[in-house]
Amino acid sequence: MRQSTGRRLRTALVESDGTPQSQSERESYERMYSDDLTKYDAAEHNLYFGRLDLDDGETRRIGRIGILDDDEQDTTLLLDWRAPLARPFYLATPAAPDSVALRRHVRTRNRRVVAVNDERLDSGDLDATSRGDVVNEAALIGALNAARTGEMTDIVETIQREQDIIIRSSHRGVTVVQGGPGTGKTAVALHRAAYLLYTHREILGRSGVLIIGPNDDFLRYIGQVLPSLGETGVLLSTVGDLYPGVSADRPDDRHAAGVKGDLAMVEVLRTAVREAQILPTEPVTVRFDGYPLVIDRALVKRARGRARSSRRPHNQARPIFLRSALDALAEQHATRIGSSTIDGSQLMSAGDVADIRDEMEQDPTILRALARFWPQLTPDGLLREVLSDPDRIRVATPGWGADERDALWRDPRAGTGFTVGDVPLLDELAEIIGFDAGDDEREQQAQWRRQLTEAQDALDILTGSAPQDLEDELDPEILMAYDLIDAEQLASRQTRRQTLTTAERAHADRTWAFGHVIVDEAQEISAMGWRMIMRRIPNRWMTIIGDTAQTGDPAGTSDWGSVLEPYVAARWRQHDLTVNYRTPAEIMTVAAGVLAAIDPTRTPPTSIRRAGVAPTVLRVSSDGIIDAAITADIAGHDADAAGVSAIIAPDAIVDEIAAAAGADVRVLAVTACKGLEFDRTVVVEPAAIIAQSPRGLNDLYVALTRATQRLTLIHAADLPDCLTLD
Ligand SMILES: Nc1ncnc2c1ncn2[C@@H]1O[C@H](COP(=O)(O)OP(=O)(O)OP(=O)(O)O)[C@@H](O)[C@H]1O
Repeated sequence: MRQSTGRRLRTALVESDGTPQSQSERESYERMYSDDLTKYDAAEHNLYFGRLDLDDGETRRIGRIGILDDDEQDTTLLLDWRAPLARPFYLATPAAPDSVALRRHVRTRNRRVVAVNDERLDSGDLDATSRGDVVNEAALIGALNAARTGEMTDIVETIQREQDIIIRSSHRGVTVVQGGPGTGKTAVALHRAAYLLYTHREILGRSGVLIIGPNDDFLRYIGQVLPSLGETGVLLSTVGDLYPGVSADRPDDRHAAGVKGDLAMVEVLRTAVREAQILPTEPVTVRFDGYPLVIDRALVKRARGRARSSRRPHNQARPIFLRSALDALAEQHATRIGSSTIDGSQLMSAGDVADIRDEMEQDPTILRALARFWPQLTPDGLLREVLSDPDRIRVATPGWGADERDALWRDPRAGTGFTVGDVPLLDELAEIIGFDAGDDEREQQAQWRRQLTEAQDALDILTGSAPQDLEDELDPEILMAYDLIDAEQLASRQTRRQTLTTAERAHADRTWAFGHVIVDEAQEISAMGWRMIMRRIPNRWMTIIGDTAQTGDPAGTSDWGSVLEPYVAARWRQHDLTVNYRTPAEIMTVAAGVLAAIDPTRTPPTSIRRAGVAPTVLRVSSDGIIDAAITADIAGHDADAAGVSAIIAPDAIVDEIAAAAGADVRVLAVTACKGLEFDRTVVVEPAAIIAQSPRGLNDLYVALTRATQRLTLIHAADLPDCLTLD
């Protein structure tokens, strides 16, 4: 398959007669074959992992991708794991074998089979060691015990029943997946993306799938999973990256995050825009055609009233404002120059007045004078201006306390960048201002010019850096590129390529409507964040994944219904995941005490395995806490060299520990470890983690549930009561 695809790719590359149509055909073939090659490369690892022997003698082989024989009948050699016929591999149990007599799990290294594990499902004998509901148990436990690498891996070989049901859910509305730490929510989210792309390739290939995660570290951690499943076209983004042209990774402090994430901000922003539509305090005089024209309060107020009553977004209502103001000014001028000196009657016709108005419309002085009262706005310009000016904040927040107003204020000396909490505000402002509409063409033009310059630069570098004496050895295709492609052609190729990559186009376009959106760690999304996300998915086909017991952000949620009902009323479904694949039972027992303190009605997820070691607790003096944390981390590493470890510490000392520990040790605040996992963790000063935030208990719960093997607790202050340790 690789060879023939490679051949087709080469043919496609040389076959072009230069017409735009054949160029664009060539582009799409090029992308298709390159994607296929990427997929085959990805599938090389554990290509074939499962086999089902059915009661009637049929055998099915299951792998990462589907493969057909090149015989007449296109016989299926390997079934894609997402194909319906592969499903019993994930669902059949001895109690409900579903016509499966034998399930075989195959492990390979490169192309060599290294292990085979058979499960007989037709014996009617429920194996005493099997939990009845666990599928592929040996392989599963092997995967769970394996040392972590710092990157998440796929779970296609061992997806469990409750996970499979969500991955393949055909529900077209909002699916909520709620589950405790380590229940595989993230894994399920990614496999669902792969499944949906396989099943609805046609629609989702065009409209795209968006996955939203909490921060860049997390996106890097999960970044390899979809490519390893042969899917490369999914857009992964944080909320801070979702507004084109802005890349915010600086979090707000907790108080500011709570204030900025609250729905009350909608009204604040609306008011801020209205406040930009100002009235003159003194009449303004400009000269036109040698005569003075007076722009007074009444004139501006009337024009503003017309524009506002159109109910259009600010920038789109601007022509209405200008038209009304210019009409009034033209009347004013006509009255002054066209009145009869005898009886004061108007000598000018309506047509004459219209001509005057048209002339005024071209007059930069008049336009500039009027623009002050209804300026053309940009979301980032306005947000920056308002948030750095205490007076404008005050005007936009009637009835607010000083504390909340202060939370909005940003010190202009602290730089001009935006915080994560600003991004949904920018998006909201873009709506109120009507920023994108009508600007497309201008933006495309600018984009084209940028590309042309870049392409020319690239070509200069390419030609400039090719050493003459090596030229003979250069690939003929590169030589052809030298000859054929001038800057303009190269630029137009890039434009077409852009029209081909859905993810790239979608990322650059605020008004893009995705086909499916998956939100991970969704409990952290603020009400303002949800408004922004919902704009990206008008069809509301979404998978929302999270755990309301882990919510750390003050603007996050503790209840899915209140988040979703404004958008989809009761039309959403919830699935619960109950088995913890990450945290061993010994650690989960400790975490369960914290969960009970968060909410006594919640049931902790059941750990599927034990680690064989209890968590270690170490009390030290308060000035020894940093050294103790680092020593514990190093000791863990020495005892068990494989895998990755992390120190999780309260905000106040996280930098100090990181500085003392050096670059090799990973030291994280709780907000940064969300969604991640390590073989060993050292959690520092639990009491301080609880005290530093209104959702401190949730934060501690998150910190305690990151380890797959060992947990060490280091403390100087008394341990909180909810930590029950033997
Ligand atoms: N069926 C499975 N087979 C193998 N490994 C699995 C399976 N399900 C989950 N895991 C593993 O368990 C670990 C936890 O999964 P994941 O990170 O998806 O959990 P989560 O529910 O998102 O956790 P958190 O809420 O803490 O972010 C991962 O290493 C994942 O690969």
